[in-house]
Amino acid sequence: MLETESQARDWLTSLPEVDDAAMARLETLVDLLAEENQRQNLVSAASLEAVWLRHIVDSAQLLPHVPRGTDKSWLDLGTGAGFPGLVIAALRPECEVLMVESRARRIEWLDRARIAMGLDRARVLGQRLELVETREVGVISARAFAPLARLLELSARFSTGDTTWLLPKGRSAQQELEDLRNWRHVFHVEQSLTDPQAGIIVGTLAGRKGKTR
Ligand SMILES: C[S@@+](CC[C@H](N)C(=O)[O-])C[C@H]1O[C@@H](n2cnc3c(N)ncnc32)[C@H](O)[C@@H]1O
Repeated sequence: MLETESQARDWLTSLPEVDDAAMARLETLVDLLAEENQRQNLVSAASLEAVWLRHIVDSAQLLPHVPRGTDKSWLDLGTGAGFPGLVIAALRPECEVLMVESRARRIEWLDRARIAMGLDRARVLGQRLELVETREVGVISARAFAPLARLLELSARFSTGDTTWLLPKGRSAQQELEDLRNWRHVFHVEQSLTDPQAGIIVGTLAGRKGKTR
């Protein structure tokens, strides 16, 4: 389990995709976030004190769960302050990372941060998820977006049987998965590296029960 800011940074630099340029993009994000958080309430002040652990690594820890080659297009739902979308884009700048966010000030923030970080292939879809045009993507992620059943209702249309789902769910991960009744899936819960009580739902979705895809 990672507990300190220095452990978080050491873990990050051990990832194969983290070179000096990637660290520089993340440093830019951390600096801009601290500044913007004085203008709008993006993250809690307490979490900003441990930003590498609570937000950067909490997002980056999704990457080792993505099968190679499936991350060409990545849809992050309700990116808000930038997590995990901006961190993923910083670490995989060659991927098309689409960040869905509906609140105007957050859309403006995400786009400004994206440009400052030099993320040419990342895009902010500034609208409600319900209005985003359907397309199939390789990875779907969502942190603190919606309860699992609702999340699948809203976003299954972007998934194929090969799409990897990565859903950090905090302490409710196992329970939300056990309560999921209406979907055929191959989901399991991975232990979070940043919180001993938190889990990440990982896997693929086969479809709604009673329907063929
Ligand atoms: C609790 S915040 C989490 C933000 C970020 N994922 C994180 O973990 O820091 C949820 C975000 O989802 C956005 N959101 C909620 N419902 C949405 C919808 N239907 N379409 C697009 N964005 C939505 C909100 O505006 C908010 O920024």
